[in-house]
Amino acid sequence: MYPDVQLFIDGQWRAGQDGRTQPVIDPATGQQLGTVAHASISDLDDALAATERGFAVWRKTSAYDRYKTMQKAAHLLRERADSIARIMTQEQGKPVAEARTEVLSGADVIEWLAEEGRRSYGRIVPSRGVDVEQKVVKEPVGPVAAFTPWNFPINQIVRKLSSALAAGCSIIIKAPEETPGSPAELIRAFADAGVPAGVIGLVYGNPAEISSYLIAHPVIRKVTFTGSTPVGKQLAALAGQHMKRATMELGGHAPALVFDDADVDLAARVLATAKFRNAGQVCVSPTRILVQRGVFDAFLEKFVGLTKEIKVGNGLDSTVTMGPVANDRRIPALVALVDDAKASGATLNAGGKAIDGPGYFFEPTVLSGLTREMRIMNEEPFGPVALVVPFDTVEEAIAESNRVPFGLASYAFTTSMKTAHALSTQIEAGMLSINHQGIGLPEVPFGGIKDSGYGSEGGTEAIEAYLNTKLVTQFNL
Ligand SMILES: NC(=O)C1=CN([C@@H]2O[C@H](COP(=O)(O)OP(=O)(O)OC[C@H]3O[C@@H](n4cnc5c(N)ncnc54)[C@H](OP(=O)(O)O)[C@@H]3O)[C@@H](O)[C@H]2O)C=CC1
Ligand SMILES: O=C(O)CCCCC(=O)O
Repeated sequence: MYPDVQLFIDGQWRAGQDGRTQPVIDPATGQQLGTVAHASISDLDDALAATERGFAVWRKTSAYDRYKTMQKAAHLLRERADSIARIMTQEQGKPVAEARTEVLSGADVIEWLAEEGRRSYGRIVPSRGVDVEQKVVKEPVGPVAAFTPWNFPINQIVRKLSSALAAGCSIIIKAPEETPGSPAELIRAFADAGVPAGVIGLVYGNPAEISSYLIAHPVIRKVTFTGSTPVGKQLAALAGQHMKRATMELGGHAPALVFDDADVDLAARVLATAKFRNAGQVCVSPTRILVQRGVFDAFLEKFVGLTKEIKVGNGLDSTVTMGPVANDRRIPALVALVDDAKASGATLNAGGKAIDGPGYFFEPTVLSGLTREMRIMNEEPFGPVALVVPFDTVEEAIAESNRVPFGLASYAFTTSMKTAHALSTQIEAGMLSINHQGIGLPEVPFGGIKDSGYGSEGGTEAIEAYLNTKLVTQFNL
């Protein structure tokens, strides 16, 4: 059963005041699952008033008590993982095992950040006079407005929500209308764990209307967004106009470099898993797979073989390893990128087209024979398409990696310490993972540079984004 999803404002689940709803579609069937409520401006005004009251309560709750409540939420999420995973698979399409992993990883994120909240240390700065005390204290930035997308319905929220709560902030989340059910279950776990009314608000509706209203509103002190680079630039500009702090986690076009000295089997296995997870709708998905000429043929054969083993179907079927793409927009977007590459001379090594409906399925696809001018070599495909490109030298691979305006994730496979060192100092990306997929754990930073945004949603950096730094200097009379 899929729930009809409501707004959560001031500790209450409720319909939108003007009664508007939107259908929620199962991408595996194209059929309606249920509905999601839309917030009107008067709902947003209620949420803003509630978040202001919630902030007043939560900032005065001790870091230890915040930690205990968050621990309880993590526990509830784990207990409910199976049922929440089914909701996520129905609305988003990913295989139920992936959905379950996302829910359980969400619990890990909550715990990590809850603990970090207890370590939001200030410091004492040695003074120039013995009677002067200088202390640096960390304070919650205030009510947060968060905007999250449909590809990881829980993961994208839980990083923002847990950082905000651990720091002592309240938060209003504008969650994705296309995948609203699992975010609502995440918020239910926090509500059931005892987070006070107003501390968390959950709204859905018209994204542009909600973001322009919330970001400009004086109650909101911090903006955080995950989504495409064009929308991120608009929201960052709005945040700047109103002098709000902002974290932007935007698109990517990750290079993955496989050198002649690499373990080619390992590289093919790790990259095929990372590429086709969540049908490639992952901002850190390896997209431009750059392979040194000496192992190019061996790598391509292995990678294409693994691609052809993928079983595509409804994610509720436990034998399926790749579900549909999450919405009908992705199909024409992918067809256009693949057709453009083929028309310009690219070779299709696997897949290459949409699978006849019902549902929004696209074949796991591998392209080679690519040139830099092709659209797909420059635009984030956000789908199950891998690009395999040869190179000769380390310098050439680094130059190609850094060519695009994105700078989110990057990957490399090499046994040379010299090459690994060159990459670690010269790759323009927020994250570099060498000889494995090590990106996305709660305890390590997660974020990009260049057009991929700014700020970090993991590690000790995550909570910093929700804290103000205050100096208190006192002359003791
Ligand atoms: N970094 C990431 O994880 C993600 C990147 N993307 C990128 O975006 C591309 C297109 O995605 P698509 O959803 O079709 O299109 P959009 O670029 O319109 O939307 C991307 C996300 O931004 C949200 N959004 C759009 N406009 C606004 C706004 N004015 N204010 C607040 N939020 C807004 C959407 O919200 P809503 O869901 O409510 O419509 C959605 O979650 C993908 O191909 C991919 O490149 C997309 C999703 C996640
Ligand atoms: O924003 C994204 O698309 C990437 C989220 C990564 C989640 C994960 O690695 O589990």
